[in-house]
Amino acid sequence: MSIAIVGAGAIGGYLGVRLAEAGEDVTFIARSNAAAIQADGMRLIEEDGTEIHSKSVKATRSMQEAGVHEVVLLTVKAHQVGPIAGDLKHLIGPDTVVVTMQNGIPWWYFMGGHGGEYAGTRLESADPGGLIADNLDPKHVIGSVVYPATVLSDPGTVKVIEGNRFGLGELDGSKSERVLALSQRLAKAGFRAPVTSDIRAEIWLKLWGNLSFNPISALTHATLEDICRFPDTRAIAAEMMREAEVIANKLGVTFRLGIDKRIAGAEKVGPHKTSMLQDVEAGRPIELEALVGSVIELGRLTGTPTPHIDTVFALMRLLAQSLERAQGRLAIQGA
Ligand SMILES: NC(=O)C1=CN([C@@H]2O[C@H](COP(=O)(O)OP(=O)(O)OC[C@H]3O[C@@H](n4cnc5c(N)ncnc54)[C@H](OP(=O)(O)O)[C@@H]3O)[C@@H](O)[C@H]2O)C=CC1
Ligand SMILES: CC(C)(CO)C(=O)C(=O)O
Repeated sequence: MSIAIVGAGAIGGYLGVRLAEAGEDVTFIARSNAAAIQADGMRLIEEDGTEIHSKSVKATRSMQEAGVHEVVLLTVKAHQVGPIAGDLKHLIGPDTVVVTMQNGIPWWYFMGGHGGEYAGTRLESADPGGLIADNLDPKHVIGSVVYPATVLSDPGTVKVIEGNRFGLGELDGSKSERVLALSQRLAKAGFRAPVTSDIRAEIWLKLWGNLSFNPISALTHATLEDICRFPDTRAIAAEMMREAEVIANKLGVTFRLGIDKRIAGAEKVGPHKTSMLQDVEAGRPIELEALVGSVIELGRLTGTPTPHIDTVFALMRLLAQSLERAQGRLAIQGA
């Protein structure tokens, strides 16, 4: 199967190395990592320390050069999708499947057979200016939820902290041939890739954690386990989750776990810095709009107050602005 991975970072690298070693034809669309991968492939350090060095992966900076693929795994950060949306057409043929692998509320949330009063609604926080929806037809899209924690430790090297589950689901909930085939390919590469008939519910469950732990960690520089064990931050996270649950319920989504179990799950990940804290520490732009702003936008849409989420969002916007000033660039959309 020909697989293009757009974004050779922490998640893209994890997927790419394992898929290539399982016999798939993998090409990375890379940027800062391109030279390292072209020179010496990609390395993966597994949870148990085992190193896999894949020399068969290819890398290019140009989607045009890469051409049409059977599967496109979109593994850039949420705010990095819009700027590349216009170029994605080079990778996509009539039967190409595009898997969106970003944390947060996806740009297609109300598309692809959502139905109801919000059908077709575009979320400005997830797709500013509509760039993505204008360039990528949701009929190509399979949704996914990324559960593992990984880091890009050096150019061309990814380290797995924990986990191997990538939930998959068609936007209309069907168990199509294409989603089942993709799940099998991922399973052959050693991932758990269950197919769900309600990908939006799965996204909310993951988002509960990212919405709360990611900004709290970015503000406090605390790890997941510390946030969960310190009673005051645990309480703030729980309040944020409660507000999000009301919104999700109004959109017809129910959670298969309670808040306490969700927090316990995050605590088990241990002394891990969330990706948002890692971005703050590295001075990179943060995924604030997709992870937090989108929930506030859905709160406004459904008439749901979100006082705790609003407060944390305001603090994060100020933090992002300070980072931006320090580096002389715009760190978040709309800041
Ligand atoms: N890492 C994790 O543990 C988890 C991540 N996620 C989610 O997965 C998604 C991906 O995250 P992650 O892998 O950590 O992010 P990374 O920043 O590690 O990887 C993103 C990669 O995309 C590349 N990229 C960005 N724009 C372009 C472009 N225009 N052309 C080519 N390459 C580009 C970046 O390159 P460059 O270096 O040049 O910027 C970078 O290598 C996010 O939505 C994140 O929230 C979800 C669960 C856990
Ligand atoms: C912490 C983790 C791995 C799970 O909540 C995550 O999704 C992130 O760091 O963004």
